[in-house]
Amino acid sequence: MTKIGFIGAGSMAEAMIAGLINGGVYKPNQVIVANRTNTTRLEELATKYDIITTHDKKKLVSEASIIVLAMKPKDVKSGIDGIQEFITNQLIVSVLAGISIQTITNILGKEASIIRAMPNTSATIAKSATAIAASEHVSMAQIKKCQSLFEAIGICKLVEEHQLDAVTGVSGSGPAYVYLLVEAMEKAAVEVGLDAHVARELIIQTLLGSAEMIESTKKLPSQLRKEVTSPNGTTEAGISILQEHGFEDAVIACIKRATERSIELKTMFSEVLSTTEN
Ligand SMILES: NC(=O)C1=CN([C@@H]2O[C@H](COP(=O)(O)OP(=O)(O)OC[C@H]3O[C@@H](n4cnc5c(N)ncnc54)[C@H](O)[C@@H]3O)[C@@H](O)[C@H]2O)C=CC1
Ligand SMILES: O=C(O)[C@@H]1CCC=N1
Repeated sequence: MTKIGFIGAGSMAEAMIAGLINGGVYKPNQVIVANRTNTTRLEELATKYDIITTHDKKKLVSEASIIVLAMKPKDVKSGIDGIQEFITNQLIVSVLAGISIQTITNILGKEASIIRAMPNTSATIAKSATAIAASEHVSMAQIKKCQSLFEAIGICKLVEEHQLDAVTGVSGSGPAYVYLLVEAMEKAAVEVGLDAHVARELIIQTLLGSAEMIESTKKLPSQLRKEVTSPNGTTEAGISILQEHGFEDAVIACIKRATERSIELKTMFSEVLSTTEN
């Protein structure tokens, strides 16, 4: 029976676990998750999904054929330490922002089948926008296996490793930008006189409808925007305020900064790790 193991039991691990179990991709007894010390969190996941939990990373690595690294980038060394000798032919899938395949290889101290992935938390409902990049030691069969894993919980694009920083800035962090927009829309909706629960339903449907319009009509977003915007109408009036406040510039700067941060993390941790090694 093949198992998938998660080292790190946080938000992203749970999003993937929820998507994989609710979608029937893995049975609960095929999912094993390890944390550093937080027993309460492991108990919470065990109760919610009926999965196997452990503090014993060696057990996890020995039993799983896919190992997902899901700790924070700063914890990558402690997360991997102690499992090196148990890595044989397992596929290692790292979801860590900014940590390169080379850095993971250096910590492992040997070549391994490593794929870097950048999913997002919508994996919870099988709607993750994921991109993956593989090391040269990964076979085509393993890439396909990893693609199938992420396609079971959303869409999955194969990219070059250096493009993962941009993916992180766009779709890895992306849900948070949308949630912030919704928070602001909800606040405004109440200020202009709507009940909060009515506002929420209208906003959700507006978001879903807009995303689906872009996907199914194949029209450009700029064209769809034009179709909403009557000359001298309400939309034009509203959008002029967004433009006055630099909305587009803010979004562009946001994505560039998040991308840059992913690059910074890479530099920071490759430096920290080489200092530790010296
Ligand atoms: N949260 C998100 O939306 C996304 C996160 N990611 C990446 O996923 C990774 C995890 O992020 P989150 O789940 O948000 O963080 P989190 O802080 O919620 O979870 C991290 C987990 O790792 C555990 N951990 C720390 N050191 C460990 C060790 N030595 N051994 C075992 N477990 C250890 C922590 O106890 C914690 O449960 C990060 O590297 C992040 O870049 C990637 C895509 C999206
Ligand atoms: O904020 C972060 O660093 C992680 C990576 C992408 C989403 N969350």
